[in-house]
Amino acid sequence: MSEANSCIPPPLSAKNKNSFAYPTMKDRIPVILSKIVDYMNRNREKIAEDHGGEAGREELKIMIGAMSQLRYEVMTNKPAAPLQDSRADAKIWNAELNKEVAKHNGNSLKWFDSAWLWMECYLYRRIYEASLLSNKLKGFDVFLEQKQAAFLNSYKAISSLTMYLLNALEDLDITTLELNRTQYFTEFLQVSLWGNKCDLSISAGNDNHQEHCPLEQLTKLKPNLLIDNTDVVYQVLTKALEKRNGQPGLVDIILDNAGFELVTDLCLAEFLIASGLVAKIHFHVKAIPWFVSDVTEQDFTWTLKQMSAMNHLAISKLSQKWKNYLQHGSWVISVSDFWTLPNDYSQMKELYPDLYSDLSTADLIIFKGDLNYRKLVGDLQWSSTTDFSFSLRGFHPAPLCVLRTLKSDVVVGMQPGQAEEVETKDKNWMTTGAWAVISVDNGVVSDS
Ligand SMILES: O=P(O)(O)OC[C@@]1(O)O[C@H](CO)[C@@H](O)[C@@H]1O
Ligand SMILES: [Mn+2]
Repeated sequence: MSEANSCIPPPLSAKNKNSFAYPTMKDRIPVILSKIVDYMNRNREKIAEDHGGEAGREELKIMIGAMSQLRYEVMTNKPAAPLQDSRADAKIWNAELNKEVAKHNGNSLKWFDSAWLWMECYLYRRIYEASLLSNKLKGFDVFLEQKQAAFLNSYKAISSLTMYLLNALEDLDITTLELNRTQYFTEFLQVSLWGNKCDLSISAGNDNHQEHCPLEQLTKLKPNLLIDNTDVVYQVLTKALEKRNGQPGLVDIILDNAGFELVTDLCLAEFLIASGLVAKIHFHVKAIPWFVSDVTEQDFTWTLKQMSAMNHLAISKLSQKWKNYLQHGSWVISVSDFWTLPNDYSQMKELYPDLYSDLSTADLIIFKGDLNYRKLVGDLQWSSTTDFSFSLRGFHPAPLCVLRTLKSDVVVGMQPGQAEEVETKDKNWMTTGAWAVISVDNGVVSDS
């Protein structure tokens, strides 16, 4: 069967009270908005001092009012209003809003009635609108404090992970044993996967830093890895290497959260370079503050700056190495507004063809986290046994994999009966980040 529209299910929505979309709209998002108001109230003197004094204080009051208004709109299911700020993406957002309204016979988009993905992305763009409509507070990141605290509170885990990485690099230098390289690849890929448990939006902003080094936990976490295509991911890289007679290529990493998860991604990236599997890494960050803990370029550079100032051999040595990579171009930070639009990835080729063709030059694209997973599969109500490649609905820029801990009620690629079995073990298996998948698409789409 081709990818005909007839077998494309409807999107997840809060109109279905059994979906995680419902408690997200009803409880989690109001809490996230209240936390922003609390943060701004608690720090109003410091924020005003750093942003224009009295004028900043007045604007802060307006921003706090805007957050309270937004919270009221969500809780009372008001229609989504066009964006009022003049950032370039506002035009695309408002055009997309009109398209969605037209698709629904002129009915407004509403928080508890419309597609969860669209409304949740719209929420974070509305939060940023409040700062864009300011003057002294223009571009203010209301999540900065939470992201930085999450990093600083993960020091112990970052310390043990970076020391382990340095030992692995020495080991790699000495041994050319392919077995070692495969073993380390598996470890660093899965450390990056489980780093995704640390996201502040799932915890509605409560600090959920990484307490222990995940390396020790990998064996314990293995049973919770529901789909493990690690071997296929490794083969994609080694086949690309062979095709180029041993010349390493490019990997794109679509990042997710700042804090500990970013450090696990940088450690994976370091291993990919040091192992000779890859020569260049493009890191895709968010252009605006997003889903509480997603990485912006400011977060990325702040993290390296913090690491290089730490009195810790492994942390400072690696961060210096990574700053050099950025200086000499083997690591590149990429920013595109596409990642902070409401569109799922099947629409990238049409909406952002340049980004799609850039991604097509990669040997492998690594997508991190739950929101990226939802945008890959369209946040649609797929059966859990739907083929992963089929669920991409034509999005095949290059071989890709997704490292995702489950935090929303959509999953594909599982075996018949597997979802039912997990359900008996943990009724919240789809929404707590305790279970995970590593899924890969190398462009071969089977009927589903
Ligand atoms: O992409 P991430 O950081 O892994 O998770 C994003 C997230 O926290 O936000 C949505 C629920 O509000 C879900 O997609 C998921 O829980
Ligand atoms: Mn995130």
